[in-house]
Formats: sequence, structure tokens, C-alpha cells
Amino acid sequence: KPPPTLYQQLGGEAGVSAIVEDFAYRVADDPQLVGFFANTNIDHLVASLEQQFCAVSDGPCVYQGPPMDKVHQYMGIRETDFNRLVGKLQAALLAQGVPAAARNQLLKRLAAMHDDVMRRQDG
Ligand code: HEM
Repeated sequence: KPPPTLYQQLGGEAGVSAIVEDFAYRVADDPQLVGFFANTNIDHLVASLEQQFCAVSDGPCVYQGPPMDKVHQYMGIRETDFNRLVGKLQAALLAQGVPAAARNQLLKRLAAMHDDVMRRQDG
């Protein structure tokens, strides 16, 4: 029997959906972060994040949204904002009962996008 994929360890479609929802509520509750999303269609964002998390965890999805540097360009995101957002995801993963190894794997794969997210933050 093959080892479970990261996607399976996250709980598959239902697990990823619960993680993203939990994460979205935590971001919405945070005064340092919520302002970034003032003009965002949250339903679209949640669907796109579910697709991205599914794809990045070797699930049966292909991320079809725009590239990370374009999505986040000129938002004025600082390192402190980035780290805070990652902390929200960490908390959501914990709250959803995702085991430590899977938590760390997902965070590592998303952290690899740091430079793309932060590339165009001036102007
Ligand atoms: C590794 C870190 C991050 C990843 C993987 C990520 C991923 C994503 C994805 C997949 C989308 C949806 C793109 C779309 O389909 O239109 C998105 C949108 C967005 N992200 Fe991030 N993000 C990250 C970090 C951040 C940070 C640090 C902030 C701000 C503090 C942020 C703010 C936003 C906002 C405001 C949108 C919505 C843009 C819009 O309204 O069109 N993101 N992000």
C-alpha cells in the first residue's frame, strides 16, 4: 500500500475545505490582515485557495488561478504581514487536527512561494 499523499493527510477535499475556511475566518478576525482583503471576493478566494492547497499537496487538482507575483503585486505586503498570515494558517491546521508532519509539509511547500508573493511590493 503506498504511503498517504499529503492531500490525504490533510483530510482530502473535506479536510482542505475545512482548513481554508478556518484560515479565512482567522484572517478576517485579524486587524493587521483583514484590510488587505477589503476589495476581495471571498468566495472566489476560498475556492482558489482550496484548489491551490489541493494541487500543492499532490491532490487531484490543478491550480488555475493567476501566478503568485501577479496576484499580490503592489499590495504593500510587509514581511510582518506575510509571517502573520502564515501564523494564521498554522493555527488553522492545528485547530483542524492536522498532524505535525503534514502541517510542516504544507507550510514548507507554501513558504516556497514567499519570494513570488513578495516580489513586487513597491510602488
Ligand atoms: C505563501 C503565501 C501566500 C499564498 C500561497 C497565497 C495564495 C493566494 C491565492 C491562491 C490567492 C487567490 C488568487 C486568485 O485566484 O485570484 C490569493 C489572493 C490574495 N492574497 Fe494571497 N497568498 C499568500 C500570501 C498572502 C499575504 C501575505 C497576503 C497579505 C497579507 C495576501 C493577500 C491576498 C489578497 C488580498 C488576495 C486577494 C486578491 C484579490 O482580491 O484579487 N496573500 N493569495
